[in-house]
Amino acid sequence: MEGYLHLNSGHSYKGQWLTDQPEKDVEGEIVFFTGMTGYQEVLTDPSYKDQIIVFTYPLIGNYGINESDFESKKPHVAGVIVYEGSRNPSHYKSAYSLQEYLQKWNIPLLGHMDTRSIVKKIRSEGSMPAKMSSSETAPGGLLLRKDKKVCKVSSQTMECCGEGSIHIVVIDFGAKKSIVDSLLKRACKVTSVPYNTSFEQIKKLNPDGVVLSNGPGDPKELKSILPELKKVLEQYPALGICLGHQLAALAFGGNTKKLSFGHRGANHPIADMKKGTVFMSSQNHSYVVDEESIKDTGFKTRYVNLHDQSIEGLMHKVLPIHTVQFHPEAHPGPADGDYIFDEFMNMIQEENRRVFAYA
Ligand SMILES: NC(=O)CC[C@H](N)C(=O)O
Repeated sequence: MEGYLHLNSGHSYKGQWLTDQPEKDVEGEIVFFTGMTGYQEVLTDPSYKDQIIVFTYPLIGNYGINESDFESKKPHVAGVIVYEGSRNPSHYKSAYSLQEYLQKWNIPLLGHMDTRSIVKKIRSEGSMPAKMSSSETAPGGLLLRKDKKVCKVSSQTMECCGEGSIHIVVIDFGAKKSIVDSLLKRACKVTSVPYNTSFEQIKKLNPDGVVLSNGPGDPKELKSILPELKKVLEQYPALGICLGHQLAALAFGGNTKKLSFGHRGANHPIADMKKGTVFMSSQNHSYVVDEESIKDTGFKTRYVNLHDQSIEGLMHKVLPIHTVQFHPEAHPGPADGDYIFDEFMNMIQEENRRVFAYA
């Protein structure tokens, strides 16, 4: 069955449904991922909530879907565009084919698409609303839904795991499982709390440190929680990841802006200005912290994207706050940034020693 992708710019692309022809058209912001592997992690990363994802690597699904690489309990993308979607996965861990998995969750998969041409269009015209449809007729004037996406993916209740001696509260804006795993690996006990948990509620948990997680949407949709978040950041050693980094900057009076088509893929070079090193990072974001706006926030830029010189992470000049725009937890992509979690652990230990010395 033929299926179509219509971009808001007026361009349409023809392909074939690899899942059942959807009963309803699917709309969402069109974004892409350039990595050769990692489609399972991308599909289940809550940061992609309601987006239509184009995979540029020409063969997707070849190692299937397994039980261990999920980043959350279900896929969050609105629809998936590939060139070739493998029907015969081959991997000892594979439990389902890509088609079976997406079909189960009613997420349409369009194959035989000219994915490179679509991504070139997104790169020249910016990420934009798009529609997946069985109708050849291009719709006019698609709009992006202006809803708070974090509410749809943040957990509703507190969840605890691990029995380590360092207690970390993860504020869940749509957290990837790998962030929690990176903490558990470092002997932490982790309590995940809903995104709108108050400072007083977090204080009752008596954490050693707080992680602000990744998550979907425009960080400014979360304006109402910034005052509470600031109180948390002023009180506890903190690590902000992606959306968490953007929210930390906003909480201290900084500003964010939207990039034309975002940073997407597993090969973005980052300079760590403190260590004087360069490493590869995994990225998936549309917004960045505006360089000009951080002057009076108390933050200093520590990480810079070597493609466009945008801010990739901050350190607070006085408080123990460390934030990164990229994904140190990897999954998908390189784990070069793993040391950020070790630095976070050291920051907590230093803070505990300092508090102890003054007690
Ligand atoms: N991965 C993320 O946390 C993404 C952050 C934010 N939603 C953005 O697109 O910029």
